[in-house]
Amino acid sequence: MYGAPLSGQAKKMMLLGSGELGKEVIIEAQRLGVETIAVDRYASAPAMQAAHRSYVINMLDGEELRRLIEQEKPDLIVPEIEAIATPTLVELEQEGYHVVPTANAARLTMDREGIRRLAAETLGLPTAGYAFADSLDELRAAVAQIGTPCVIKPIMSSSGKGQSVCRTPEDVEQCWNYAMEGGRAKKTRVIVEEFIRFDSEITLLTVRSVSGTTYCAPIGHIQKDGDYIESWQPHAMSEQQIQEAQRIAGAITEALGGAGLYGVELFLAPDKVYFSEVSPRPHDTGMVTMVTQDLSEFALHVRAILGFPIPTIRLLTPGASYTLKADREASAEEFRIGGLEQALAVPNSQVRVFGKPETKFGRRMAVALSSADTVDEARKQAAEAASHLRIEYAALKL
Ligand SMILES: Nc1ncnc2c1ncn2[C@@H]1O[C@H](COP(=O)(O)OP(=O)(O)OP(=O)(O)O)[C@@H](O)[C@H]1O
Ligand SMILES: NCC(=O)N[C@@H]1O[C@H](COP(=O)([O-])[O-])[C@@H](O)[C@H]1O
Ligand SMILES: [Mg+2]
Repeated sequence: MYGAPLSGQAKKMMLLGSGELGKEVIIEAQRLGVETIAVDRYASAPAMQAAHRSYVINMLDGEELRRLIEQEKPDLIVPEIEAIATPTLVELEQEGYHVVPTANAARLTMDREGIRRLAAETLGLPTAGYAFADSLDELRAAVAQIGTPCVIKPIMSSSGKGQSVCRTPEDVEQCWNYAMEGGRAKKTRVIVEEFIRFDSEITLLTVRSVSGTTYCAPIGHIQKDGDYIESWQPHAMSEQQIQEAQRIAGAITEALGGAGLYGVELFLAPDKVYFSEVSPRPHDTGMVTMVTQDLSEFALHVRAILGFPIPTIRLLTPGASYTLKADREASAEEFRIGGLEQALAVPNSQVRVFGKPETKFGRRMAVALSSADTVDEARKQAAEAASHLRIEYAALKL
């Protein structure tokens, strides 16, 4: 039971990170009458444009984060990105705040080391071989240990930032420099992972709620340079693969605990399913659920974290998503997004324009979503709709 937003009796949700995924979380929370507060490191972030109010702070600064939380006293603190002062969230949880799904889940998934060690060493889940390095010399040793090709990633980064494939020992220095430029926080540590030659990769959206643990239909996706380009649902899998994927997702989400939606990333090799990583929050590849399921991943997250039941999740139709990315940097006055007329003329298609105030090379700005009778058809339509979208730049800044 709770009162109207902006009243003394409101249920208050504070989102830490305000990108395109958070924007949909805010919209779903508002549909249930929740008061919403969006926070990020820059102004006019997508979710801020939909929230009741917003704040720009450095979320990696524990003191600044604590000050804002103590000022607002939200009922729910909802991390939307990894780069947050998670030790402060752990303290605040001990003081009685509700961190979604748990402060420990946010802490462990904040860097690749925490979650990888939990999955591989504590839970014994199948993962790529891995090693860590804090300097170029240590990286050379780690690459020698894991072998080439291998994948090198900053321990704190997302959407493929700073990630590269190291094909020969001669590539190591370049990979190191790339990782140092791409990491989100000022940390130099990297993970080296064995390169897995998978047939396909999926996200298994897993919901923990008062109704128990439920799995959505698997979402297949294609990534380029460590970032997602295209996703579809359902992804065709054998019964055995589904069982194993659910076993892995069940184990990792159980260990992280709490209520909410998790995106469990898995690689499907001919004879093995590998755990890759997990987001304790809606997943970018899961945007497709806005057209495929009766409850999107965002609606599911909000329901679960508010403690409401989720008796069923229905896949209504096959569907696909295809992203639009910027290819250069431009300020808000220097770009416009066009082609919506043509994109929306593609049957059974929708577009989400995130409303990000600036472009950067590789930044995701919008997504096309399509449904159809088959996944193949939906993928074609989403790709076609996205191909009509374009970013027009006023001044060339290459
Ligand atoms: N060990 C690996 N072997 C083969 N491919 C890999 C490996 N690790 C990552 N990749 C590829 O790179 C993609 C991105 O990797 P990962 O999910 O670790 O990065 P990320 O920056 O956390 O991405 P996001 O935040 O978008 O999930 C994977 O989805 C996969 O396509
Ligand atoms: N793979 C994680 C992911 O997709 N996260 C989403 O991207 C935003 C950051 O985008 P930006 O870097 O363009 O600001 C995040 O806030 C989140 O919504
Ligand atoms: Mg990933």
